[in-house]
Amino acid sequence: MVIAKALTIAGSDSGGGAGIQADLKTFQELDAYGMSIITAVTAQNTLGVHGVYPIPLNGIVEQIDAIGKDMGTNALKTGMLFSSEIIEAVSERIHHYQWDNVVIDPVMIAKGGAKLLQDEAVNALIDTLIPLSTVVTPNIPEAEIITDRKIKTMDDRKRAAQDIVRMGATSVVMKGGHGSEDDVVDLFFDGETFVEMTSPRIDTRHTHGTGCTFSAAITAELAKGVEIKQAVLTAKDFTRAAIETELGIGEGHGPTNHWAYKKRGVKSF
Ligand SMILES: Nc1ncnc2c1ncn2[C@@H]1O[C@H](COP(=O)(O)OP(=O)(O)O)[C@@H](O)[C@H]1O
Ligand SMILES: Cc1ncc(COP(=O)(O)O)c(N)n1
Repeated sequence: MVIAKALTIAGSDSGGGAGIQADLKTFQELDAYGMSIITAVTAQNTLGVHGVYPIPLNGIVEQIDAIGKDMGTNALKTGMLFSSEIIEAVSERIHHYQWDNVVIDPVMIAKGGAKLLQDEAVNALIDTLIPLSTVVTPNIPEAEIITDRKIKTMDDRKRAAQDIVRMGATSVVMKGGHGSEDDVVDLFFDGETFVEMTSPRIDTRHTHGTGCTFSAAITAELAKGVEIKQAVLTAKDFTRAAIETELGIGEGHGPTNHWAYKKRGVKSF
């Protein structure tokens, strides 16, 4: 049996809905072998982020080397990287191991408002990490910060996606979860063609970790050898299924249901 290996380089969410925990659950559900490099530990639940504790830089590099020198990976994603030092070290190691199928989820601010990336780290993201990427998956506020543009219309989104490809990304998916239109449109751009991936907006406040889950699903599919556009379509389907059925955990913005994609048809637990 050929095992598809998938690696996440991200922050830990003690509540299990986002970050490393969402990534590993997604890898497992999509039949990829999950590995993790923890960049920061957050004390977090459905009510918010209560503390952020970055891992010392040498601890992060040692984790990457542990994978690089022995196990390798077929695809990787980055999530919460917190500082420019961490971004630069992670970029250097990805380059060193010549890893491809690199998914960059430019996590900046948690849904509750806590900062998961320091302001001055955006330049490091643009200069060192985006040029290594197979796909970058910003939500609209993140795309606004990366491109220094206001994004209101679909044309604005397209121009921002073009900017990100010009920064060195092979492709971009600009996620449309933030908004109030009846449909959610995730805009995919591979440097040549735009594809608007549209689905009905689900009326729920339980979207904690949707971006992490989405980028992890792309990573799992790439690890299995699926081409990028199809990987993004499957990831959208996986995330939609996860949002559709509530788990009812916690008092705030609850986690999504990572079992739902495989168990589709079962409407409640
Ligand atoms: N209310 C919703 N209904 C349907 N799909 C959603 C909803 N919110 C987010 N999504 C989907 O979840 C994925 C993550 O999007 P988004 O929430 O914008 O990312 P982030 O968590 O990074 O802010 C996208 O595929 C988006 O279409
Ligand atoms: C450790 C960690 N990483 C990422 C997110 C973003 O989560 P969301 O997908 O809800 O924006 C988070 N809340 N915590």
